[in-house]
Amino acid sequence: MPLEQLNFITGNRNKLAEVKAILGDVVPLQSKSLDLTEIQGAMEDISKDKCRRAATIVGFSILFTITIARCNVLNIWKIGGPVLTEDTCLCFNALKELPGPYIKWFLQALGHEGLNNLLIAYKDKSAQAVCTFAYSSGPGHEPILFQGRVTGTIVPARGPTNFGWDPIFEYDGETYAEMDKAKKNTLSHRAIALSKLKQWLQTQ
Ligand SMILES: O=c1nc[nH]c2c1ncn2[C@H]1C[C@H](O)[C@@H](COP(=O)(O)OP(=O)(O)OP(=O)(O)O)O1
Ligand SMILES: [Mg+2]
Repeated sequence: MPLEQLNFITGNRNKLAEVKAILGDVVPLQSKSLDLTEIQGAMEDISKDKCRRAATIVGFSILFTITIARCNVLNIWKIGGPVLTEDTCLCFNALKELPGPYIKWFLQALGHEGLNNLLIAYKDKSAQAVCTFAYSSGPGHEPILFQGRVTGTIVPARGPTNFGWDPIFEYDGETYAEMDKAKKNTLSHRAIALSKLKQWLQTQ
């Protein structure tokens, strides 16, 4: 059965722009900007948990609100539709796949140069960019995962600095940041994961 509406929940507008560009008109996409709590652990467990949280928050819409004494508000909720979330990891092979799911905080604290410095002691500068999408058809429905992985090299920053670690991830001679956007969207970790999601959606 074709999907009527898919709600992509992310606090990152660059991710949203890429997902919209890659999915195009194939999937009717809506989006909500929420900063979902992310647990620690394996990337698959983080992605599933993130999706369950999104399904619970978004899938439920306020049915009615009762104002009780002392102006406390009690909300009663109603079940809603399918949600999509995504978690991105950057795994340095020399560091046994760290920072992995914690890349956001490493990037924020160390910047591009600091991330390069983490690898100074190692010959191996390779890294894997991993994107794990999680789809749930609603609250209580177990999330299904779609993963894409690209191996590249960590290099001193080159190219525009508007999207995360794009300037330090080199693939086939170009950093993601130097690449034409359309090119990144055909070969990236995100593109690979989304092609699996698209294929699966077509079988539903
Ligand atoms: O293609 C990418 N190219 C470069 N950088 C990227 C890419 N994709 C995610 N990133 C960055 C964003 C964040 O610093 C970290 C992942 O953290 P992650 O939790 O998945 O993203 P987020 O918190 O920004 O958005 P969300 O609300 O979907 O969790 O890597
Ligand atoms: Mg996040």
